[in-house]
Amino acid sequence: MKKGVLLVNLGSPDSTETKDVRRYLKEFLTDPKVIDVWYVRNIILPLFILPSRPKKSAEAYRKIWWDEGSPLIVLTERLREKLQKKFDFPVEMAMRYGNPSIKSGLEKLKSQGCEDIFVIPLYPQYAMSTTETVIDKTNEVKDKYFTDLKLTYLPAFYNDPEYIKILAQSIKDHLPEEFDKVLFSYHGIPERHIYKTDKTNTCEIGKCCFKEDKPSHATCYRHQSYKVTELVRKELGLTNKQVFQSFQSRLGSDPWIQPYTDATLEGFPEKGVKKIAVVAPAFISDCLETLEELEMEGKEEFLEAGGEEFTYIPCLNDRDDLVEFLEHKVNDWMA
Ligand SMILES: C=CC1=C(C)c2cc3[nH]c(cc4nc(cc5[nH]c(cc1n2)c(C)c5CCC(=O)O)C(CCC(=O)O)=C4C)c(C)c3C=C
Ligand SMILES: [Fe+2]
Ligand SMILES: [Fe+2]
Repeated sequence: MKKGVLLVNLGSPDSTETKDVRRYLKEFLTDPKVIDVWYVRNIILPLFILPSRPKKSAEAYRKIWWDEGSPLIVLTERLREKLQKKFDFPVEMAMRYGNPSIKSGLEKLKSQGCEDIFVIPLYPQYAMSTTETVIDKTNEVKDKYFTDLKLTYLPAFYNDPEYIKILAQSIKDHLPEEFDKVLFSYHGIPERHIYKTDKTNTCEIGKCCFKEDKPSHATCYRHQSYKVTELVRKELGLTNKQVFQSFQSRLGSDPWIQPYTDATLEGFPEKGVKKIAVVAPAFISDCLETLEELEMEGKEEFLEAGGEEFTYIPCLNDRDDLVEFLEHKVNDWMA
């Protein structure tokens, strides 16, 4: 069977026009794996979120948009091009929401004769709203249009020693000489999602996430985030006091996993934390949530609260060592 690889990232609107942002947000937020509460998805979303949020989000997208398009999509394409050079079979990329769609990605692979596909969701930590929905959607598209394809998925790789080394090296490459703390800011999720995906029914947010070797951690995004911070901290030889982790991008009023990044940034200066470096390890590619929410808004919040230096550490994007890591994962799949 001819092989092929499909990289999958989250996705962006087609442009910064409010109508395109609305279409993208509608597709994204009507996914029951993202907004899982029926009345929020079917009542609050159409009545309150979709009429107003797209205009605000479009303004934010305009601040970070590149001539070539959405940074998230451009960076994923650059990663694809580099990974393609490692193999003589096709490597394509797709977005879970928006374009290029997962259907178009599978179509491209099939039209080049591929039957055995390795799907790489570009998320280091597992979440229902990321890894799981990519798997569901890709399976759904296969069952509907491409029943003869064989699909294999790369699971979350948060604790892979090679990935941890690459992330640590990337932080080292950008870390200023003087800093008080490195803030690891992860995209947040509602607490409910963690309980929902815990097949062991033993997860207690806030109590168990730091512990080692609990079966519930296979699906605990909060644990997997803390694990990344801890492993990278050790790799960099930093003390516990030199790192902090928080969760960003909360939507709605339900409790999301804490502490929140905005409150953390505002609170740092009064605690004497004036020089910080910020890294966002839930994202492989820089995007709205890193370039606008952290590098622009987060920086402003921190400086206004009395902070002095804010260094944003870019995502791994298309770093050569990340390309090699993915090359190794593809090789492992083929072995
Ligand atoms: C990296 C992992 C991500 C998780 C987990 C995640 C969960 C999640 N997100 C929302 C709502 C929104 N997210 C938005 C943008 C966005 N989210 C991620 C990644 C994760 N989301 C990325 C990479 C991006 C940026 C996309 C880009 O085009 O650059 C947005 C849209 C922007 C906005 O209006 O703020 C929303 C909305 C929920 C509800 C959720 C978990 C339930
Ligand atoms: Fe998000
Ligand atoms: Fe946990």
